[in-house]
Amino acid sequence: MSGPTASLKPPTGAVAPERHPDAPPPGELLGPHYDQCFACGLKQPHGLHLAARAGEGASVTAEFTIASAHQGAPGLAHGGVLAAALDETLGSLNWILQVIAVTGRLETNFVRPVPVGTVLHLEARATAVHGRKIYSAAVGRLGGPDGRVAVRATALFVKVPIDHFTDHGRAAEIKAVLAQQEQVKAVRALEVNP
Ligand SMILES: CCCCC/C=C\C/C=C\C/C=C\C/C=C\CCCC(=O)SCCNC(=O)CCNC(=O)[C@H](O)C(C)(C)COP(=O)(O)OP(=O)(O)OC[C@H]1O[C@@H](n2cnc3c(N)ncnc32)[C@H](O)[C@@H]1OP(=O)(O)O
Repeated sequence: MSGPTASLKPPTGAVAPERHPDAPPPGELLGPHYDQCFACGLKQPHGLHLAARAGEGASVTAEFTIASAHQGAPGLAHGGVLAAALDETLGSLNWILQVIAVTGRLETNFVRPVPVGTVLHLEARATAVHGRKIYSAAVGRLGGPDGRVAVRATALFVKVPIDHFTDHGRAAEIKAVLAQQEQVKAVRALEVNP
């Protein structure tokens, strides 16, 4: 199997990612970043309900139980759903680095089939930072946090200002989110000037 594409390799001058001093402590449940998020939101009946926790250093862990709504082939998880779980786990690194960044590129490796009813144990780690670009990698295992590797991903996230969401999101949802003061406070706390 070949390695990641060239644009997923940190360029010369990239630096090691730093865990932010205000990052949640290792082991702390991060909670959904948006209650309607397909991957972590608890108000999506068929969503993944993925639960991520802060890890050591620039890392997070997460768990996701594959439900029947997540099938592709009979009794097996859909590859796109697994990619969403990897994407969400990688995105949760935002809380550790205290930035707002979106996925620019996500490369997945599907190593083993993932049966319905199993728990996928995920871990993601930021590997390098170069300007607005955050390089990261994730792995998903079956049978426990040290179990057999089922999926892997390498990613590039790009830091964005909050306007990324308010400019592009559908007005109804943006208005509803802005009405939830707690949500806005959490997002403002992460606001960055790229
Ligand atoms: C008020 C309501 C707010 C609600 C917000 C809620 C929560 C947010 C807060 C925290 C979130 C916490 C956890 C999140 C958890 C999970 C999130 C899941 C993540 C996702 O699921 S998110 C959805 C999918 N995602 C998109 O929807 C992105 C669509 N896309 C774009 O919006 C643009 O495409 C963008 C912004 C990516 C870049 O655009 P841009 O114009 O800002 O920047 P530009 O193009 O200049 O790129 C700058 C440098 O990145 C390099 N670069 C860019 N893209 C690249 C690529 N694809 N491959 C290789 N390199 C790439 C360039 O080569 C350049 O590199 P260099 O600097 O070296 O020249």
